[in-house]
Amino acid sequence: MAAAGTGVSGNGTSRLTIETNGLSKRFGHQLAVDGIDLAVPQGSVFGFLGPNGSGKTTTIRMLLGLAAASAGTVNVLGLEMPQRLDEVLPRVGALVEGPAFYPFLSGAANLHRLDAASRHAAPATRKARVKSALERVGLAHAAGKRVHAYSLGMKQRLGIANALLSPRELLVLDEPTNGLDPQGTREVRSLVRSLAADGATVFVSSHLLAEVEQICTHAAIMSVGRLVAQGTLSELRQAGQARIRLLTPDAGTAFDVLVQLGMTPVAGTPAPAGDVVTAVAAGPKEAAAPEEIVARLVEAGVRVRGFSVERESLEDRFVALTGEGFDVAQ
Ligand SMILES: Nc1ncnc2c1ncn2[C@@H]1O[C@H](COP(=O)(O)OP(=O)(O)OP(=O)(O)O)[C@@H](O)[C@H]1O
Repeated sequence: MAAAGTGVSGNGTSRLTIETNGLSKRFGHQLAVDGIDLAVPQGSVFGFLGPNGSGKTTTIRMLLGLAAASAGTVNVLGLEMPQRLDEVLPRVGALVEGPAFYPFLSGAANLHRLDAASRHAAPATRKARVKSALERVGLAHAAGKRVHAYSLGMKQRLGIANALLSPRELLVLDEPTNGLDPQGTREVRSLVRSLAADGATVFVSSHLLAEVEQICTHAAIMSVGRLVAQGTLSELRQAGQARIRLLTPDAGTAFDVLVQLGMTPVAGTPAPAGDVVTAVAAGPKEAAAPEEIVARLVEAGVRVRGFSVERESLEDRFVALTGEGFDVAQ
């Protein structure tokens, strides 16, 4: 995992669809976004994860040129924002705070109106583009139905269809499953996954860890305006602390060996075959390989009757990073 500010490790040469440097937003005395360096690789489904109020929407608004940054730079599709807004926006589809639909117009009629309001959209191809966007989000059957008869999940999919009216290289979706029932949530999640399969980079914010784990390849974690971690999901998982658990009748010697290996042992709860000693390393890079730990213990005469390594779960890691519990609802 890359710490905030160091880009995406292991993938440093890949092209970045979104890149920010020192991006900040101040509201009065409050620093809502505090110098974040986002690195969103091309083709990723990038989860922008953080508790409510951590600065996700404010960041997204700056990425799209909807709000001015107080400091820092934003590059989207390799172009500086907001200076290159006119070139960038036609290549980006966004669902932020949901578009306003007319309830007594059909889904198709609403998309026609929204497309007509965009000066980048070609009128000649509008009908075909509306049809294909509705098909893409699974609403072809409801195209002629008035929006007031749509479920929340259908309205959200219509919002995504609006973002898909033209071919897009980047889709930015702000909490697309917020407020949806389980069925609507499932529909929108599977839609998001399939959008990436079409080749777009998808940047999706969420306060739900389980959601990000289900649909994303990469994630960044926000906590009170700061970016506290980012990387691929497996990098984020691996960056968690490893805890070893040792069962031995020679707890005292084991304790000394573990300290020599740079670990922090917690001594012995008595167990039938000896004592259980647990220990953590300061970080993943500092941890010796399990086989090395066992070899050193045996060398020192420690009788190893049980040994296991447990990694922190992604949830433990997020709680450790943000100091808050994540809503793990499905
Ligand atoms: N226009 C504004 N004026 C003043 N403060 C604002 C404004 N917009 C956002 N904030 C504050 O900035 C902080 C970050 O808000 P933001 O909406 O970006 O968070 P978020 O992570 O998207 O949370 P949520 O999921 O609840 O929308 C919050 O404390 C919020 O109250």
